[in-house]
Amino acid sequence: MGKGEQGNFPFLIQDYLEAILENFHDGIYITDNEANTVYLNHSYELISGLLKSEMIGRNMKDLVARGVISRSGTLAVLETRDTFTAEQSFRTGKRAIITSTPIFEEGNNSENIIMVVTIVREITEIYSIRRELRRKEQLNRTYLQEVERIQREMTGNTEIVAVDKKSIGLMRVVERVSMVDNPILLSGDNGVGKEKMAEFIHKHSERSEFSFLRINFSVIPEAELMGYLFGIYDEKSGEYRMGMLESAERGTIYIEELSEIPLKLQIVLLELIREGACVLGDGTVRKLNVRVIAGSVYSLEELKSKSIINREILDIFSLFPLEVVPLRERKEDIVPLLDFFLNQHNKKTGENKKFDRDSYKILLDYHWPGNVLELKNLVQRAAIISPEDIIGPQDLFIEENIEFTSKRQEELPEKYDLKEEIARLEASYMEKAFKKYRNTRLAAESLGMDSSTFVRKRQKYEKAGLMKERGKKALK
Ligand SMILES: Nc1ncnc2c1ncn2[C@@H]1O[C@H](COP(=O)(O)OP(=O)(O)OP(=O)(O)O)[C@@H](O)[C@H]1O
Repeated sequence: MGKGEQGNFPFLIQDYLEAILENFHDGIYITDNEANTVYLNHSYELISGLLKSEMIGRNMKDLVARGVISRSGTLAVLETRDTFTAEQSFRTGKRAIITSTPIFEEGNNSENIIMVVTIVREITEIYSIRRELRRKEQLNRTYLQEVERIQREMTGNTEIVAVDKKSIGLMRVVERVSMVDNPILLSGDNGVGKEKMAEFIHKHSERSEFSFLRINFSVIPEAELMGYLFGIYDEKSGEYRMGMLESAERGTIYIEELSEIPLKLQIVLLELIREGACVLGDGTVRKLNVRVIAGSVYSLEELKSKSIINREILDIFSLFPLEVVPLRERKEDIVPLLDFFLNQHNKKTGENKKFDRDSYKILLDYHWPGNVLELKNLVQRAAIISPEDIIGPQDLFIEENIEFTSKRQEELPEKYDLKEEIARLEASYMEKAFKKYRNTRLAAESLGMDSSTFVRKRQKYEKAGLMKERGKKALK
Protein backbone atom coordinates (compact mmCIF):
# COMPACT_ATOMS: atom_id res chain seq x y z
CA MET A 1 0.00 0.00 0.00
CA GLY A 2 1.66 3.22 -1.17
CA LYS A 3 1.40 6.53 0.69
CA GLY A 4 -1.34 7.63 -1.65
CA GLU A 5 -3.51 4.61 -0.84
CA GLN A 6 -3.78 5.42 2.85
CA GLY A 7 -7.59 5.79 2.72
CA ASN A 8 -9.23 7.65 5.62
CA PHE A 9 -6.68 6.84 8.35
CA PRO A 10 -5.60 9.95 10.20
CA PHE A 11 -1.95 8.77 10.22
CA LEU A 12 0.57 7.16 7.94
CA ILE A 13 1.17 3.46 8.71
CA GLN A 14 4.81 3.84 7.64
CA ASP A 15 5.35 6.32 10.47
CA TYR A 16 4.32 3.66 12.96
CA LEU A 17 6.09 0.72 11.34
CA GLU A 18 8.64 0.36 14.08
CA ALA A 19 5.96 0.40 16.78
CA ILE A 20 4.09 -2.27 14.83
CA LEU A 21 7.20 -4.45 14.52
CA GLU A 22 7.94 -3.97 18.21
CA ASN A 23 4.53 -5.39 19.07
CA PHE A 24 4.90 -8.50 16.94
CA HIS A 25 4.66 -11.74 18.91
CA ASP A 26 7.31 -13.29 16.66
CA GLY A 27 10.89 -12.13 16.81
CA ILE A 28 12.10 -10.03 13.88
CA TYR A 29 15.75 -9.60 12.91
CA ILE A 30 16.90 -7.52 9.98
CA THR A 31 20.34 -7.17 8.45
CA ASP A 32 21.61 -5.25 5.45
CA ASN A 33 23.03 -6.98 2.39
CA GLU A 34 26.38 -7.42 4.13
CA ALA A 35 24.87 -9.12 7.14
CA ASN A 36 25.20 -6.12 9.48
CA THR A 37 22.40 -6.04 12.05
CA VAL A 38 20.11 -3.06 11.46
CA TYR A 39 17.07 -3.99 13.53
CA LEU A 40 15.67 -6.48 15.98
CA ASN A 41 12.41 -6.28 17.89
CA HIS A 42 11.57 -6.82 21.54
CA SER A 43 10.23 -10.34 20.99
CA TYR A 44 13.56 -11.29 19.46
CA GLU A 45 15.30 -9.97 22.57
CA LEU A 46 13.05 -12.13 24.76
CA ILE A 47 13.52 -15.28 22.72
CA SER A 48 17.26 -14.98 22.16
CA GLY A 49 18.35 -13.17 25.30
CA LEU A 50 20.35 -10.79 23.03
CA LEU A 51 19.84 -7.08 23.53
CA LYS A 52 19.19 -4.57 20.79
CA SER A 53 21.76 -2.21 22.29
CA GLU A 54 24.55 -4.76 21.95
CA MET A 55 23.50 -6.19 18.60
CA ILE A 56 22.82 -3.23 16.30
CA GLY A 57 25.69 -2.78 13.86
CA ARG A 58 27.23 -6.18 14.60
CA ASN A 59 27.94 -8.46 11.69
CA MET A 60 26.34 -11.88 11.54
CA LYS A 61 29.60 -13.59 10.52
CA ASP A 62 31.23 -12.21 13.64
CA LEU A 63 28.28 -13.32 15.81
CA VAL A 64 28.45 -16.86 14.45
CA ALA A 65 32.25 -16.97 14.82
CA ARG A 66 31.94 -15.92 18.46
CA GLY A 67 29.21 -18.49 19.06
CA VAL A 68 26.60 -15.87 19.97
CA ILE A 69 24.30 -17.36 17.34
CA SER A 70 24.47 -21.06 16.52
CA ARG A 71 23.17 -20.93 13.00
CA SER A 72 22.55 -17.95 10.75
CA GLY A 73 19.61 -17.88 8.36
CA THR A 74 20.85 -14.50 7.12
CA LEU A 75 24.17 -15.89 5.91
CA ALA A 76 22.42 -18.82 4.25
CA VAL A 77 20.15 -16.38 2.38
CA LEU A 78 23.03 -14.18 1.28
CA GLU A 79 24.77 -17.26 -0.04
CA THR A 80 21.82 -18.94 -1.78
CA ARG A 81 19.74 -15.80 -2.46
CA ASP A 82 16.72 -17.84 -1.44
CA THR A 83 14.45 -18.16 1.58
CA PHE A 84 15.87 -20.33 4.36
CA THR A 85 14.04 -22.08 7.18
CA ALA A 86 15.57 -23.95 10.10
CA GLU A 87 15.15 -24.83 13.76
CA GLN A 88 17.37 -22.92 16.13
CA SER A 89 18.05 -23.00 19.84
CA PHE A 90 19.13 -20.01 21.87
CA ARG A 91 21.19 -19.58 25.01
CA THR A 92 17.96 -18.80 26.87
CA GLY A 93 17.07 -22.47 26.34
CA LYS A 94 14.27 -21.42 23.98
CA ARG A 95 13.76 -23.02 20.61
CA ALA A 96 12.40 -21.43 17.47
CA ILE A 97 11.73 -21.93 13.80
CA ILE A 98 13.53 -19.19 11.91
CA THR A 99 12.62 -18.13 8.39
CA SER A 100 15.03 -15.75 6.65
CA THR A 101 13.86 -14.04 3.49
CA PRO A 102 15.84 -11.84 1.08
CA ILE A 103 14.30 -8.45 0.22
CA PHE A 104 15.31 -7.28 -3.23
CA GLU A 105 15.81 -3.69 -4.36
CA GLU A 106 12.66 -2.16 -5.79
CA GLY A 107 12.46 -2.01 -9.52
CA ASN A 108 11.86 -4.49 -12.27
CA ASN A 109 13.68 -7.81 -11.86
CA SER A 110 16.27 -6.34 -9.56
CA GLU A 111 18.75 -8.95 -8.37
CA ASN A 112 20.22 -6.80 -5.65
CA ILE A 113 19.43 -7.89 -2.14
CA ILE A 114 19.04 -4.88 0.09
CA MET A 115 18.24 -6.63 3.32
CA VAL A 116 17.47 -9.97 4.91
CA VAL A 117 14.47 -10.26 7.22
CA THR A 118 14.35 -13.14 9.66
CA ILE A 119 11.13 -14.08 11.43
CA VAL A 120 11.67 -16.08 14.60
CA ARG A 121 8.73 -18.16 15.81
CA GLU A 122 9.19 -19.61 19.24
CA ILE A 123 8.35 -23.31 19.55
CA THR A 124 9.60 -23.99 23.06
CA GLU A 125 6.06 -24.67 24.18
CA ILE A 126 5.31 -26.98 21.25
CA TYR A 127 8.55 -28.69 22.05
CA SER A 128 7.66 -29.23 25.66
CA ILE A 129 4.18 -30.41 24.67
CA ARG A 130 5.80 -32.89 22.32
CA ARG A 131 8.05 -34.00 25.15
CA GLU A 132 5.13 -34.30 27.52
CA LEU A 133 3.26 -36.33 24.93
CA ARG A 134 6.19 -38.74 24.66
CA ARG A 135 6.29 -38.98 28.44
CA LYS A 136 2.58 -39.76 28.55
CA GLU A 137 2.94 -42.38 25.83
CA GLN A 138 5.70 -43.99 27.81
CA LEU A 139 3.54 -43.84 30.93
CA ASN A 140 0.77 -45.61 29.05
CA ARG A 141 3.14 -48.32 27.98
CA THR A 142 4.26 -48.78 31.59
CA TYR A 143 0.65 -49.02 32.75
CA LEU A 144 -0.09 -51.59 30.10
CA GLN A 145 2.89 -53.66 31.17
CA GLU A 146 1.73 -53.37 34.75
CA VAL A 147 -1.78 -54.53 33.82
CA GLU A 148 -0.25 -57.50 32.02
CA ARG A 149 1.87 -58.28 35.06
CA ILE A 150 -1.18 -58.13 37.34
CA GLN A 151 -3.10 -60.38 34.98
CA ARG A 152 -0.21 -62.84 34.94
CA GLU A 153 -0.07 -62.81 38.70
CA MET A 154 -3.80 -63.29 39.05
CA THR A 155 -3.60 -66.52 37.13
CA GLY A 156 -0.84 -67.81 39.44
CA ASN A 157 -1.02 -67.90 43.20
CA THR A 158 0.53 -64.85 44.75
CA GLU A 159 -0.65 -65.33 48.28
CA ILE A 160 1.58 -65.59 51.26
CA VAL A 161 2.06 -68.73 53.32
CA ALA A 162 1.91 -67.94 57.04
CA VAL A 163 1.15 -70.85 59.37
CA ASP A 164 3.74 -70.50 62.12
CA LYS A 165 2.75 -68.32 65.06
CA LYS A 166 5.56 -65.89 64.32
CA SER A 167 4.41 -65.49 60.72
CA ILE A 168 0.79 -65.03 61.72
CA GLY A 169 1.84 -62.34 64.20
CA LEU A 170 3.82 -60.56 61.50
CA MET A 171 0.96 -60.81 59.00
CA ARG A 172 -1.40 -59.16 61.47
CA VAL A 173 0.87 -56.15 61.72
CA VAL A 174 1.50 -56.16 57.98
CA GLU A 175 -2.22 -56.07 57.24
CA ARG A 176 -2.63 -53.05 59.50
CA VAL A 177 0.30 -51.12 58.06
CA SER A 178 -1.08 -51.74 54.56
CA MET A 179 -3.88 -49.37 55.41
CA VAL A 180 -1.66 -46.45 56.39
CA ASP A 181 0.71 -44.72 54.02
CA ASN A 182 3.89 -44.57 56.10
CA PRO A 183 7.34 -45.72 55.03
CA ILE A 184 8.17 -49.19 56.29
CA LEU A 185 11.42 -50.99 56.94
CA LEU A 186 11.45 -54.77 56.53
CA SER A 187 14.54 -56.40 58.05
CA GLY A 188 15.58 -60.00 57.61
CA ASP A 189 18.12 -62.35 56.04
CA ASN A 190 18.33 -62.90 52.30
CA GLY A 191 15.44 -64.85 50.87
CA VAL A 192 13.19 -64.65 53.96
CA GLY A 193 10.38 -62.95 52.05
CA LYS A 194 10.90 -59.21 52.62
CA GLU A 195 9.98 -58.28 49.08
CA LYS A 196 7.01 -60.62 49.17
CA MET A 197 5.77 -58.77 52.28
CA ALA A 198 6.35 -55.39 50.64
CA GLU A 199 4.31 -56.53 47.64
CA PHE A 200 1.58 -57.77 49.93
CA ILE A 201 1.47 -54.40 51.71
CA HIS A 202 1.21 -52.64 48.35
CA LYS A 203 -1.55 -54.94 47.08
CA HIS A 204 -3.59 -54.40 50.18
CA SER A 205 -3.11 -50.64 50.25
CA GLU A 206 -4.99 -47.86 48.50
CA ARG A 207 -2.15 -47.72 46.00
CA SER A 208 -2.81 -51.24 44.75
CA GLU A 209 -4.08 -50.09 41.35
CA PHE A 210 -0.74 -48.45 40.64
CA SER A 211 2.74 -49.84 40.21
CA PHE A 212 4.90 -51.67 42.69
CA LEU A 213 8.47 -51.18 41.55
CA ARG A 214 11.69 -52.39 43.12
CA ILE A 215 15.03 -50.58 43.12
CA ASN A 216 18.33 -52.30 43.66
CA PHE A 217 20.87 -49.53 44.10
CA SER A 218 23.81 -51.90 44.02
CA VAL A 219 23.33 -52.62 40.32
CA ILE A 220 22.81 -49.08 39.02
CA PRO A 221 25.99 -47.25 38.03
CA GLU A 222 26.32 -44.00 39.98
CA ALA A 223 26.50 -41.89 36.81
CA GLU A 224 23.14 -43.22 35.57
CA LEU A 225 21.34 -42.97 38.88
CA MET A 226 19.59 -39.60 38.43
CA GLY A 227 18.41 -40.43 34.91
CA TYR A 228 17.25 -43.84 36.08
CA LEU A 229 15.21 -42.35 38.89
CA PHE A 230 13.98 -39.08 37.41
CA GLY A 231 13.94 -39.72 33.67
CA ILE A 232 16.23 -38.62 30.93
CA TYR A 233 15.68 -36.76 27.70
CA ASP A 234 17.95 -37.81 24.89
CA GLU A 235 18.49 -34.72 22.74
CA LYS A 236 19.86 -36.77 19.85
CA SER A 237 17.05 -39.27 19.42
CA GLY A 238 14.36 -36.97 20.82
CA GLU A 239 13.32 -39.90 23.04
CA TYR A 240 12.28 -39.46 26.62
CA ARG A 241 13.07 -42.34 28.97
CA MET A 242 10.81 -42.19 31.95
CA GLY A 243 12.34 -42.31 35.40
CA MET A 244 11.60 -45.14 37.79
CA LEU A 245 10.01 -42.74 40.29
CA GLU A 246 7.68 -41.32 37.65
CA SER A 247 6.66 -44.84 36.67
CA ALA A 248 5.79 -45.53 40.29
CA GLU A 249 3.62 -42.41 40.55
CA ARG A 250 0.78 -43.10 43.01
CA GLY A 251 2.23 -46.54 43.64
CA THR A 252 4.94 -47.99 45.86
CA ILE A 253 8.68 -48.32 45.46
CA TYR A 254 10.56 -51.06 47.23
CA ILE A 255 14.21 -50.37 47.97
CA GLU A 256 15.78 -53.82 48.08
CA GLU A 257 18.63 -52.88 50.42
CA LEU A 258 18.36 -49.61 52.32
CA SER A 259 22.02 -49.62 53.34
CA GLU A 260 23.04 -49.42 49.67
CA ILE A 261 21.46 -46.03 48.94
CA PRO A 262 24.28 -43.78 47.75
CA LEU A 263 25.00 -40.86 50.05
CA LYS A 264 24.08 -38.18 47.53
CA LEU A 265 20.65 -39.70 47.07
CA GLN A 266 19.79 -39.85 50.72
CA ILE A 267 18.73 -36.20 50.93
CA VAL A 268 16.61 -36.64 47.79
CA LEU A 269 14.93 -39.65 49.39
CA LEU A 270 14.36 -37.72 52.58
CA GLU A 271 12.65 -34.88 50.66
CA LEU A 272 10.63 -37.38 48.70
CA ILE A 273 9.30 -39.05 51.83
CA ARG A 274 8.77 -35.83 53.78
CA GLU A 275 7.55 -33.38 51.16
CA GLY A 276 6.39 -35.58 48.31
CA ALA A 277 8.76 -33.59 46.10
CA CYS A 278 12.47 -33.47 45.27
CA VAL A 279 14.71 -30.65 44.12
CA LEU A 280 16.87 -31.95 41.30
CA GLY A 281 20.43 -30.95 40.45
CA ASP A 282 19.26 -28.38 37.88
CA GLY A 283 17.02 -26.72 40.46
CA THR A 284 13.74 -28.08 39.09
CA VAL A 285 11.23 -29.41 41.58
CA ARG A 286 9.60 -32.78 40.91
CA LYS A 287 6.40 -33.61 42.69
CA LEU A 288 6.13 -37.31 43.31
CA ASN A 289 3.49 -39.29 45.07
CA VAL A 290 5.02 -42.64 46.01
CA ARG A 291 5.11 -44.76 49.11
CA VAL A 292 8.53 -46.02 50.11
CA ILE A 293 9.12 -49.46 51.60
CA ALA A 294 12.68 -50.56 52.22
CA GLY A 295 14.24 -53.93 52.89
CA SER A 296 17.51 -54.60 54.64
CA VAL A 297 19.51 -57.51 55.95
CA TYR A 298 20.29 -55.20 58.89
CA SER A 299 17.95 -54.35 61.71
CA LEU A 300 17.14 -50.72 62.42
CA GLU A 301 19.58 -50.74 65.35
CA GLU A 302 22.34 -52.17 63.19
CA LEU A 303 21.67 -49.54 60.53
CA LYS A 304 21.85 -46.84 63.18
CA SER A 305 25.12 -48.12 64.58
CA LYS A 306 26.64 -48.38 61.10
CA SER A 307 26.00 -44.66 60.44
CA ILE A 308 25.88 -45.12 56.69
CA ILE A 309 22.31 -43.93 56.39
CA ASN A 310 21.17 -40.44 57.25
CA ARG A 311 19.80 -40.44 60.80
CA GLU A 312 16.63 -38.57 59.76
CA ILE A 313 15.80 -41.27 57.20
CA LEU A 314 16.21 -43.95 59.86
CA ASP A 315 13.99 -41.95 62.22
CA ILE A 316 11.27 -41.97 59.58
CA PHE A 317 11.58 -45.71 59.08
CA SER A 318 11.69 -46.35 62.81
CA LEU A 319 7.94 -45.83 63.07
CA PHE A 320 7.26 -49.22 61.47
CA PRO A 321 10.33 -51.46 61.58
CA LEU A 322 9.23 -55.04 60.91
CA GLU A 323 11.35 -58.14 61.14
CA VAL A 324 10.85 -61.16 58.91
CA VAL A 325 12.47 -63.97 60.89
CA PRO A 326 14.58 -66.72 59.27
CA LEU A 327 12.73 -69.81 58.11
CA ARG A 328 14.50 -72.05 60.64
CA GLU A 329 12.86 -69.99 63.41
CA ARG A 330 9.35 -70.56 62.05
CA LYS A 331 9.44 -74.25 61.43
CA GLU A 332 5.70 -74.63 61.08
CA ASP A 333 5.86 -72.71 57.81
CA ILE A 334 8.19 -75.26 56.23
CA VAL A 335 5.72 -78.00 55.24
CA PRO A 336 3.02 -75.55 54.04
CA LEU A 337 5.64 -73.76 51.97
CA LEU A 338 6.83 -77.05 50.47
CA ASP A 339 3.26 -77.92 49.54
CA PHE A 340 2.57 -74.42 48.29
CA PHE A 341 5.46 -74.42 45.82
CA LEU A 342 4.85 -78.02 44.80
CA ASN A 343 1.21 -77.19 44.08
CA GLN A 344 2.35 -74.30 41.92
CA HIS A 345 4.54 -76.74 39.98
CA ASN A 346 1.71 -79.27 39.63
CA LYS A 347 -0.69 -76.61 38.38
CA LYS A 348 1.79 -75.44 35.81
CA THR A 349 2.76 -78.89 34.51
CA GLY A 350 -0.44 -80.84 35.11
CA GLU A 351 1.56 -83.34 37.17
CA ASN A 352 0.68 -84.69 40.58
CA LYS A 353 3.96 -84.75 42.46
CA LYS A 354 4.09 -85.29 46.21
CA PHE A 355 6.81 -85.44 48.83
CA ASP A 356 7.13 -88.71 50.75
CA ARG A 357 7.34 -88.80 54.54
CA ASP A 358 11.12 -89.10 54.65
CA SER A 359 11.53 -86.07 52.46
CA TYR A 360 9.29 -83.99 54.72
CA LYS A 361 11.32 -85.13 57.71
CA ILE A 362 14.66 -84.26 56.14
CA LEU A 363 13.39 -80.90 54.96
CA LEU A 364 11.90 -80.08 58.35
CA ASP A 365 15.22 -80.77 60.04
CA TYR A 366 17.22 -78.82 57.53
CA HIS A 367 18.25 -75.37 58.76
CA TRP A 368 17.59 -73.42 55.53
CA PRO A 369 20.41 -70.90 55.34
CA GLY A 370 18.90 -69.55 52.10
CA ASN A 371 15.42 -69.30 53.64
CA VAL A 372 12.23 -69.38 51.55
CA LEU A 373 14.12 -68.67 48.34
CA GLU A 374 16.25 -71.78 48.86
CA LEU A 375 13.16 -73.82 49.70
CA LYS A 376 11.38 -72.63 46.58
CA ASN A 377 14.37 -73.53 44.39
CA LEU A 378 14.72 -76.91 46.03
CA VAL A 379 11.06 -77.77 45.41
CA GLN A 380 11.29 -76.77 41.77
CA ARG A 381 14.45 -78.75 41.26
CA ALA A 382 13.17 -81.86 43.08
CA ALA A 383 9.88 -81.80 41.16
CA ILE A 384 11.70 -81.69 37.85
CA ILE A 385 14.28 -84.28 38.76
CA SER A 386 12.08 -86.93 40.42
CA PRO A 387 11.14 -89.52 37.80
CA GLU A 388 8.03 -90.66 39.72
CA ASP A 389 5.14 -88.74 41.23
CA ILE A 390 6.54 -89.36 44.69
CA ILE A 391 9.53 -87.20 45.53
CA GLY A 392 11.96 -89.08 47.77
CA PRO A 393 15.14 -88.07 49.66
CA GLN A 394 17.23 -89.07 46.64
CA ASP A 395 15.61 -86.23 44.67
CA LEU A 396 16.37 -83.58 47.25
CA PHE A 397 20.13 -83.31 46.93
CA ILE A 398 20.12 -82.20 50.46
CA GLU A 399 22.52 -84.55 52.21
CA GLU A 400 25.34 -82.66 50.59
CA ASN A 401 23.73 -79.43 51.60
CA ILE A 402 23.48 -80.54 55.18
CA GLU A 403 27.03 -81.84 55.13
CA PHE A 404 28.22 -78.71 53.42
CA THR A 405 26.35 -76.21 55.54
CA SER A 406 26.99 -77.97 58.83
CA LYS A 407 30.67 -77.98 57.98
CA ARG A 408 30.36 -74.29 57.31
CA GLN A 409 28.89 -73.73 60.74
CA GLU A 410 31.57 -75.66 62.55
CA GLU A 411 34.82 -74.01 63.50
CA LEU A 412 36.73 -73.84 60.25
CA PRO A 413 39.72 -76.19 60.17
CA GLU A 414 43.05 -74.56 59.61
CA LYS A 415 43.00 -75.33 55.96
CA TYR A 416 39.62 -75.48 54.39
CA ASP A 417 39.33 -75.65 50.65
CA LEU A 418 36.02 -73.93 49.95
CA LYS A 419 36.51 -74.13 46.19
CA GLU A 420 36.93 -77.88 46.36
CA GLU A 421 33.85 -78.25 48.55
CA ILE A 422 31.80 -76.28 46.03
CA ALA A 423 33.20 -78.34 43.14
CA ARG A 424 32.35 -81.56 44.98
CA LEU A 425 28.77 -80.37 45.51
CA GLU A 426 28.39 -79.29 41.89
CA ALA A 427 29.83 -82.57 40.62
CA SER A 428 27.35 -84.54 42.68
CA TYR A 429 24.40 -82.51 41.37
CA MET A 430 25.60 -83.04 37.82
CA GLU A 431 26.02 -86.76 38.36
CA LYS A 432 22.48 -87.14 39.67
CA ALA A 433 20.99 -85.04 36.93
CA PHE A 434 22.76 -87.11 34.29
CA LYS A 435 21.67 -90.37 35.91
CA LYS A 436 18.08 -89.23 35.65
CA TYR A 437 18.06 -87.81 32.13
CA ARG A 438 20.81 -89.82 30.43
CA ASN A 439 21.13 -86.82 28.21
CA THR A 440 23.65 -84.06 28.57
CA ARG A 441 21.40 -81.31 27.28
CA LEU A 442 18.46 -82.18 29.51
CA ALA A 443 20.68 -82.75 32.53
CA ALA A 444 22.39 -79.42 31.92
CA GLU A 445 19.05 -77.67 31.45
CA SER A 446 17.65 -79.08 34.67
CA LEU A 447 20.57 -77.49 36.53
CA GLY A 448 20.31 -74.19 34.70
CA MET A 449 23.62 -74.75 32.84
CA ASP A 450 24.29 -74.77 29.16
CA SER A 451 25.41 -78.05 27.60
CA SER A 452 28.93 -76.97 26.76
CA THR A 453 29.56 -75.86 30.37
CA PHE A 454 28.13 -79.15 31.58
CA VAL A 455 30.46 -81.13 29.32
CA ARG A 456 33.49 -79.02 30.14
CA LYS A 457 32.88 -79.27 33.86
CA ARG A 458 32.22 -82.98 33.74
CA GLN A 459 35.50 -83.62 31.98
CA LYS A 460 37.23 -81.54 34.62
CA TYR A 461 35.49 -83.30 37.51
CA GLU A 462 36.13 -86.74 36.04
CA LYS A 463 39.81 -85.94 35.81
CA ALA A 464 39.82 -84.70 39.36
CA GLY A 465 38.10 -87.89 40.52
CA LEU A 466 34.97 -86.02 41.66
CA MET A 467 32.78 -87.80 39.10
CA LYS A 468 32.79 -91.32 37.72
CA GLU A 469 34.48 -91.72 34.32
CA ARG A 470 31.89 -92.29 31.62
CA GLY A 471 34.04 -92.51 28.57
CA LYS A 472 33.69 -90.45 25.45
CA LYS A 473 30.42 -92.00 24.31
CA ALA A 474 28.53 -90.85 27.33
CA LEU A 475 29.77 -87.34 26.90
CA LYS A 476 27.88 -86.78 23.67
N1 LIG B 1 5.58 -66.44 52.99
C1 LIG B 1 5.76 -66.69 51.71
N2 LIG B 1 4.79 -67.32 51.01
C2 LIG B 1 4.99 -67.60 49.70
N3 LIG B 1 6.10 -67.30 49.01
C3 LIG B 1 7.09 -66.66 49.67
C4 LIG B 1 6.96 -66.33 51.04
N4 LIG B 1 8.09 -65.71 51.44
C5 LIG B 1 8.89 -65.65 50.36
N5 LIG B 1 8.29 -66.21 49.29
C6 LIG B 1 8.90 -66.38 47.95
O1 LIG B 1 10.27 -66.71 48.16
C7 LIG B 1 11.13 -66.01 47.26
C8 LIG B 1 12.11 -65.13 48.05
O2 LIG B 1 11.39 -64.12 48.72
P1 LIG B 1 11.78 -62.56 48.64
O3 LIG B 1 12.40 -62.23 47.33
O4 LIG B 1 10.59 -61.81 49.05
O5 LIG B 1 12.90 -62.52 49.77
P2 LIG B 1 13.78 -61.27 50.22
O6 LIG B 1 13.87 -61.33 51.70
O7 LIG B 1 13.29 -60.01 49.63
O8 LIG B 1 15.16 -61.69 49.58
P3 LIG B 1 16.48 -60.77 49.29
O9 LIG B 1 16.89 -60.14 50.57
O10 LIG B 1 17.46 -61.80 48.80
O11 LIG B 1 16.08 -59.80 48.22
C9 LIG B 1 10.22 -65.20 46.35
O12 LIG B 1 10.00 -65.94 45.19
C10 LIG B 1 8.92 -65.08 47.15
O13 LIG B 1 7.83 -64.98 46.29
